Amino acid sequence: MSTNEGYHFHEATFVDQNGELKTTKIPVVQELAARQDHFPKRFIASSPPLIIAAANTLPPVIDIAKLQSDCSRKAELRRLAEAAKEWGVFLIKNHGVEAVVLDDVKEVVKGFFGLSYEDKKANVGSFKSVDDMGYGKNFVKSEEQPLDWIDRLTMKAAPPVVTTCTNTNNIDGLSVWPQKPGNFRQAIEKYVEESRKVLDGLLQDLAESLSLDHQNAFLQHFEPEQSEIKVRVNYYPPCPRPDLAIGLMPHSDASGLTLLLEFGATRALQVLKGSAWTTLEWPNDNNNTLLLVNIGDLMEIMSNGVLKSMWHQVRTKLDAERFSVAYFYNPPPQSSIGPVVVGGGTSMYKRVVVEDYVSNYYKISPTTSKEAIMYARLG
Ligand SMILES: O=C(O)CCC(=O)C(=O)O
Ligand SMILES: [Fe+2]
Repeated sequence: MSTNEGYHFHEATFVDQNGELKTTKIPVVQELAARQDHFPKRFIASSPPLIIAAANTLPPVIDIAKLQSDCSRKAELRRLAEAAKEWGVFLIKNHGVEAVVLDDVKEVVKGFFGLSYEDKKANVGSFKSVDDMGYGKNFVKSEEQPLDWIDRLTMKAAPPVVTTCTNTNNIDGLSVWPQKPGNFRQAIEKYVEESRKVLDGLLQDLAESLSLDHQNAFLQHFEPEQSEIKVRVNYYPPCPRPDLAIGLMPHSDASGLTLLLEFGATRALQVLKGSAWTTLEWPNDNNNTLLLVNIGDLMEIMSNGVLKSMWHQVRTKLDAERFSVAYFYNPPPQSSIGPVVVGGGTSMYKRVVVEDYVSNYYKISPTTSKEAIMYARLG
């Protein structure tokens, strides 16, 4: 922990362009927001968000109950294929994850960010790894780069880990589960377990909706014991300069699929559609149970580019805070994945080992355009 004029800093370690391990100090955004009197220049985004120009749009909503009913399945599969191809992102409803499970997640996340900085730090493994785990920041690679207006916490939720007394390092994210609130891990793990069934079903539905040869074309890569799930809890405090700062810089997710739960402020997540940023608007939902699914890079590869990972960013708000829980679902790190090519078509992507793809993604991020995927692109 370090302080300067009463502020605390995250220490982010990164490998610089010369291959040297460096550490930089990042202000804790939540504390800056609380003081309201200081907007450091490091938070001026390289392309400030176009607040007025971006249109609000409702993304497609896929009804999981309709996918499960014989009489409506066909039509809903068509809608699913269209949403996944045209948008790379869609909301799901009637997914079966109970509202109480989602409410518990919201409560523990708010509880964690409600702790003092000292309490957060004391209760979470520190952010030393270059693999973006723990309580800290994403994509920090230099002293000079613009910083996101975000505090976040990343944990590995699967495969399940047996922790031993000697296993106390945090390099692989195993010891970064917060001890407070007391039920934090339990609430998130319950959510992960329940929503995993939904994602497995969707992997089958996506394969069928794209008329692939067999329903398990995607799901077969997600071996139940070894597939990896990382959960990133994002907190975007109110920001004095939403015209200058960005909550989360533009990126695609390296994942197979990402499942996102948002709460607090709305209309913050933006996707690049064509050449224009579009702000996603959640339709009215009295129970607040809608979840967002987005296509990640690994799914783009597996689908041979029929599905494209979504390029997205998050805006900040002047007077409202926002939380999101992003759940990244990946095949086992050491497995290799490749494109499913139908009807004598051409492979547009090569086979890649999942952990090689992900480590290259972290090595080159942040990027100003969708560059990481070039690692797997052919031609
Ligand atoms: O907060 C959001 O809506 C998006 C978060 C996100 O894109 C991420 O964590 O990768
Ligand atoms: Fe993302």
